[in-house]
Amino acid sequence: MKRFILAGAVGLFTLQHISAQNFQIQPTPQQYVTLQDSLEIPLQVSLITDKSYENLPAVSLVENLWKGQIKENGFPIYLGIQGDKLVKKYKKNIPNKSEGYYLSIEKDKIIVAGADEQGLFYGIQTLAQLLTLPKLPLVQVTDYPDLPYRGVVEGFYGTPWSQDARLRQLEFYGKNKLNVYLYGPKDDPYHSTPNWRKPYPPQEAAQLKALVDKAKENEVIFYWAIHPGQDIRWNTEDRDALMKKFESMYELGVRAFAVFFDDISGEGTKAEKQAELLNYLDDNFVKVKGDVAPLVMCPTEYNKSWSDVKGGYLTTLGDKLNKGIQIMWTGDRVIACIDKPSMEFINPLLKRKAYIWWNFPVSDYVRDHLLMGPVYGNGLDIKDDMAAFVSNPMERAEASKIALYSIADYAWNLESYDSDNSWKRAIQDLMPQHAKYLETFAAHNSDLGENGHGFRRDESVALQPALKALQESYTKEGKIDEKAYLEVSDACQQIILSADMLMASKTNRPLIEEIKPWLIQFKLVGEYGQQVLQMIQEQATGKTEDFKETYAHAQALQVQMGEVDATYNQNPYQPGVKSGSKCLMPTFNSLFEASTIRYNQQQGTQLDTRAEYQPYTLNSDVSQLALLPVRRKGRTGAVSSSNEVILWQSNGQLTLAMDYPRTLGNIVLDLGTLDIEGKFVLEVQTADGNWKTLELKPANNKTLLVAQAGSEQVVQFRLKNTSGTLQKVYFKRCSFNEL
Ligand SMILES: CC1=[NH+][C@H]2[C@@H](O1)O[C@H](CO)[C@@H](O)[C@@H]2O
Repeated sequence: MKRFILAGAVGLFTLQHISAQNFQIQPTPQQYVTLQDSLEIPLQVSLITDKSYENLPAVSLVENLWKGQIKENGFPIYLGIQGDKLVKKYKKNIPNKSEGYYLSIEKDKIIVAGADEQGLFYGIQTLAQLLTLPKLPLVQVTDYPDLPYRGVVEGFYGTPWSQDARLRQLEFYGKNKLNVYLYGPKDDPYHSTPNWRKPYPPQEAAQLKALVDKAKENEVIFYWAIHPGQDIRWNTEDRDALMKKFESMYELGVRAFAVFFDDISGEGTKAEKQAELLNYLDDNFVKVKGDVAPLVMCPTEYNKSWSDVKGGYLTTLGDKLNKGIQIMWTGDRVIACIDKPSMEFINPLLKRKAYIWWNFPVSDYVRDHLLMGPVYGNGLDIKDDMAAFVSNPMERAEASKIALYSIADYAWNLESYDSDNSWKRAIQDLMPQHAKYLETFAAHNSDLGENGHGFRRDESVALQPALKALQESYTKEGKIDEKAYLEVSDACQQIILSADMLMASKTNRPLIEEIKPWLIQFKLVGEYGQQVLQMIQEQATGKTEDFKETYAHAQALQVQMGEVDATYNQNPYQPGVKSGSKCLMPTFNSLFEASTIRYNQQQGTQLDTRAEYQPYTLNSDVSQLALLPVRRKGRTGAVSSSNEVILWQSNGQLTLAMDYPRTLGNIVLDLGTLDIEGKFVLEVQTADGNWKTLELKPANNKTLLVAQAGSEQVVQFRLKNTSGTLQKVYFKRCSFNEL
């Protein structure tokens, strides 16, 4: 950002001024001139503007800023749009860019002049930010966005955002100069197959209308997207059904439409047909209505790794789609940062600038993680290569705002974007009273963990050197690096404090409710770290008596973390709650194991050195099964399957023991055959010590067998070869779930 400090009356910098000094307009403006002077915030203002503007969002915003204090002889605020006689003398100051504005705060008046009504609105948003300072600085802001479309596509799998969350989002977009919201939650049945043909029921329709109105108030273009591809038939009946649905949305006030063909298979994936349909909609709906924004479409091949250029899908769209239709693109892969080479690949194929759908901070493929870290990795040199930059966020709306704040900053002014500075401001904006605590939480809850897309983020960046030094000095030489030890110890204290303060926060409760499971887990991570630090200290200094209790305390925390992971955020994909998973937990677990190993060597003990808490233990005298790992995912336990033919000797058995009695639901087996009658017996031992046989029933046309474990708590279950002879079977599945 170009920031000019002009010579002028140098006011004495009181304490407030210093905060004014740190103050930054969001998003970072193109040009910001401060005159090193300020004025008391006017208590009463008079609006000098064209009568025709009285219903504009910009004017309502000013009226909101000075509730009831708009008087004839108040401090004059001139509001105008390029071409008005009112702002004629500022003609040359107003940037000739859509959504641009010129804001001048002077001793005797304020001028807000927009290149258009959106620009006027944004000028007032900037004024609103300056009004949060103790005094109004005398400034001249000349500003406009680098990208014409900036915003959010609610396009994720998972629980769609609530109405309240969406209303808060639209307000947030107005404040942060984001001008697009595409409504396309995959799990909204009226957006996607099969009910895309049906109008919304009255209640949902009313809610959508309220969103359209809220969007207008915030100068946000509300796109309603349809996702028909999975079952669309390329005939006039479905084409007319789609037109009818658009018509019903138009009646609700929607004036911008999108058609998503992502994540589908079959007939709907044909480029020629997709282009034909989109052009028909463009010619017979958009152009006919005359007040509808250009169509946006998401292609089936929406990223480079999935595209087959020779197959011609993308070039067909590029050649055939009407020029005004926007085509979305997620980059080189489904989840990828956007850079110059990415744009140089796609734009020529589409014969237009791609409309970027950035899949961050969406987490529907890593649902047990929160992505609260800085937004980084996108090119700062591609403002002329993109038609738009919209973010697909997490299903946790408030938590997504950290990333969305920075995406607004990036998309408005790419060259001046500073990811770390923006991240800190985003956190300050989201929780002014607890910014320090939220920053601690966000810093350690930013990576995704292992995932199918291979997309990773930095985590615990500031603490990494100390964690590394501590781990290396202790695991290699059994020594404590005192400086690193103190730093990590302080960090653990900060983690516990931050988690407690955030959970008890009286502000931004919607955010706290969304992230509470992760706050509970985060606190446990901090406490576990404290115990592990104590373990290495005690082991290194030979305090053997204390070690045992500290070890037990650390294990108790592992059990609790396991319970949190098995209790909250249960879903069929990535259930559970991971926190500090990239650096904190791996380091603490490795120190736990290393100190226990050293302690066992010193004391000749056999303490269990496993750090990953595991409530299920497998035992078997069938050699090919004995070492199979048992995994716990949420409330499901599963023995890893084997690809071999298992030589299961007569009376051989496999048992799965619980750490304490637990109520199980189904036990599911797949031995590669349904013919187990008189060969294998499945039994459970209940808490009273009795064994009882369970009936295994075929579950589908393959070789799956299911048994109900019953309502009593189970201590262990076992599968035994009672045939009297060796059995050759497969071991494809042995899983169970806790109720
Ligand atoms: C364009 C596109 N469609 C899919 C895909 O990207 O991956 C996203 C992340 O999993 C998912 O949320 C989205 O619905």
